[in-house]
Amino acid sequence: MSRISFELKDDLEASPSDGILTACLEGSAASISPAYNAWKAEHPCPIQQFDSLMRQAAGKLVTVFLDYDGTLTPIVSNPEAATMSESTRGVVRRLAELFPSAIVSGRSRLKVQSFVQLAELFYAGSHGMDITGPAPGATAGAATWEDQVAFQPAAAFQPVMATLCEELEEAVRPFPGAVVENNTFCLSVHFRNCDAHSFPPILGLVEAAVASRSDQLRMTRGRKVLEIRPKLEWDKGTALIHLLGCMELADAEQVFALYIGDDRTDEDAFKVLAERGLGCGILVSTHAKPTAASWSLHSPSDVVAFLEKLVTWGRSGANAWQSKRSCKGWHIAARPTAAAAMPGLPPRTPTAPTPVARTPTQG
Ligand SMILES: O=P(O)(O)OC[C@H]1O[C@H](O[C@H]2O[C@H](CO)[C@@H](O)[C@H](O)[C@H]2O)[C@H](O)[C@@H](O)[C@@H]1O
Repeated sequence: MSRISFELKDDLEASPSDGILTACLEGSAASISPAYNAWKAEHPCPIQQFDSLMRQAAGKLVTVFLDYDGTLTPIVSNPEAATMSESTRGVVRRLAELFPSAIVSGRSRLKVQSFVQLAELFYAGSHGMDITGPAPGATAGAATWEDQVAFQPAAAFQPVMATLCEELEEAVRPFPGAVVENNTFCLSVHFRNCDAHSFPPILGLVEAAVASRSDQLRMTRGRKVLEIRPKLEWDKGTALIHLLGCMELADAEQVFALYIGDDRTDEDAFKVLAERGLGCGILVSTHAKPTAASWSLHSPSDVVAFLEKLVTWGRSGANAWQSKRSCKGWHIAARPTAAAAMPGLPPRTPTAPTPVARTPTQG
């Protein structure tokens, strides 16, 4: 298969039924095929089989990890326009009142915080390389951005990313539609709005840029985007484990983590949950594809419907341990309990939390 046809096949997300609660609850013309039905049987809808999913959480504390683009917001052609709707913000706010909740995104942390605008959440920006959460002592339900403290395992890579961003902006100028996004500790080179024939040269440029710093950088791929990342054994999976450590919830006997995401980079998180028996992954996809997630939702609007159900379940007191803990609020621990035990991670630098920049929208 040629590179171009691979890219087109890889980008089947733009289903005409996206944004409508369809396939998961009723099935849609776009999705009903024997292959899709067989895949759905193996990756059922957690709205339809909610009780079965939540039985796995019995007696445990539910935690929720949410990818941003393609999960909380539909994919749009302009990355700057992928803002979150008020209704989605509302359900995420209600969710965070009940369960420790985090946003895990390839975006810069400041960007994703400015889209989400909820200071009470944990965040992992730059593919998990910029982790923040409410500081100890922050008041539950009244958190401010000043309360957020951070762990940044790739801080040393910010200068190389800034330099490379300028270089690549210049290099992709001849290709209309190509956009370079600086995500602080990583970069995204978008080709969604480019002519299909521009893809091979853009890929060549990015590969060459990464090859010239191959001791420092690596390239991964997302939805119509090439991502340049530090050569660190750090991804959304390790970030998730670190976040659970920050929440002092690293014990599989105590925690049931749900991770909802739509992209290849989310697979690292799905895998780590399955391997460690810490919870399960929910893939957002309009089509069948290989995944380490056990469940699937069709679209961001299905994600909202699922989160609403989770909130109703949490409010019903279905999990007694849950309600006892949630009144305390959730804070970043001064000494995370999980990450240090993980092989392949860089040394855990901060013994005390570090204050972080405020989000651009907070004045
Ligand atoms: O981890 P995520 O939160 O899913 O971030 C991954 C990338 O998401 C953004 O790009 C994607 O969404 C854009 C807006 O819908 C879309 O235009 C683009 O084609 C998608 O790849 C973000 O702009 C990237 O920086 C992230 O790496």
